[in-house]
Amino acid sequence: MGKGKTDVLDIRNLGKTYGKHAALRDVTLSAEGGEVFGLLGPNGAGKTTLLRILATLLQPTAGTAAVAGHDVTREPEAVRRIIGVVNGGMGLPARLTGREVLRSFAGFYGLTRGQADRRIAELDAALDLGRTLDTRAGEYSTGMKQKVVIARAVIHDPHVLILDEAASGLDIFARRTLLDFVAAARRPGRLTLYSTHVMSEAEEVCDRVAILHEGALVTVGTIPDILARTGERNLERAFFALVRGTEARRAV
Ligand SMILES: Nc1ncnc2c1ncn2[C@@H]1O[C@H](COP(=O)(O)OP(=O)(O)OP(=O)(O)O)[C@@H](O)[C@H]1O
Repeated sequence: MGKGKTDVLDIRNLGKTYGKHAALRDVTLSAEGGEVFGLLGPNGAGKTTLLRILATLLQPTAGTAAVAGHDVTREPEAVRRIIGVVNGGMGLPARLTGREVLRSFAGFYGLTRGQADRRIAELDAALDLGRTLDTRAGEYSTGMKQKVVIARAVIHDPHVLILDEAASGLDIFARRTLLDFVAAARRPGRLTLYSTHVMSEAEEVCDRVAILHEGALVTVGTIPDILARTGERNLERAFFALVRGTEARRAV
């Protein structure tokens, strides 16, 4: 990071324990804008715990995390204004249309009606919202719900978009829309955090990835770096090589 520049994401020695169980151990990483940053790991690796801390939904038990210079514990309101979160919850008010949902969220973030409608038009083009806009959410398919949930998360053009296993449960069309949207959303000053346990998704969309295993950071790097370091031909094989390495070191 250059002098005078604030990382969009700055995580230092972050830890979270539930009772005696350490869900996150001493995680340090940073990211500047302009990238899609993947969080990879099997179920239970700590991805959701990390993302919930960044979303100010959970307090860390050690270390610090800051989003665009705002500490998640000390300035949660400031953080909430500049993040967008998609975390598997697809609850939408059944009686409202997509347009009504998006207008109400836009209002919540202080956009005027004109600004909201311009943003909805942009998101319609990016996410192919189409019919969802004038259909009540109670009549949506899963794919339609997911589009509106994503549009709602980015209505205020957040600095950091947090996608926690956002593709899980989607059919191939909805998944394709999501991955294309994530790739197209890459812009200076904007960061997308993309958590998944599906390595092929990360290979397609992420510029850098962090691999988590049992709450600890195993490695961070671009995918070509990680493949070169492990000598493996794909990320899934590299993941197993790295995780086996940490387990072998723990055994000695
Ligand atoms: N509220 C809680 N109380 C106790 N343990 C928890 C709680 N939430 C998570 N854990 C534990 O912390 C660890 C990390 O969970 P986390 O949900 O962050 O993992 P994950 O990588 O997101 O996996 P998944 O894809 O299954 O959500 C797991 O061992 C989990 O059982």
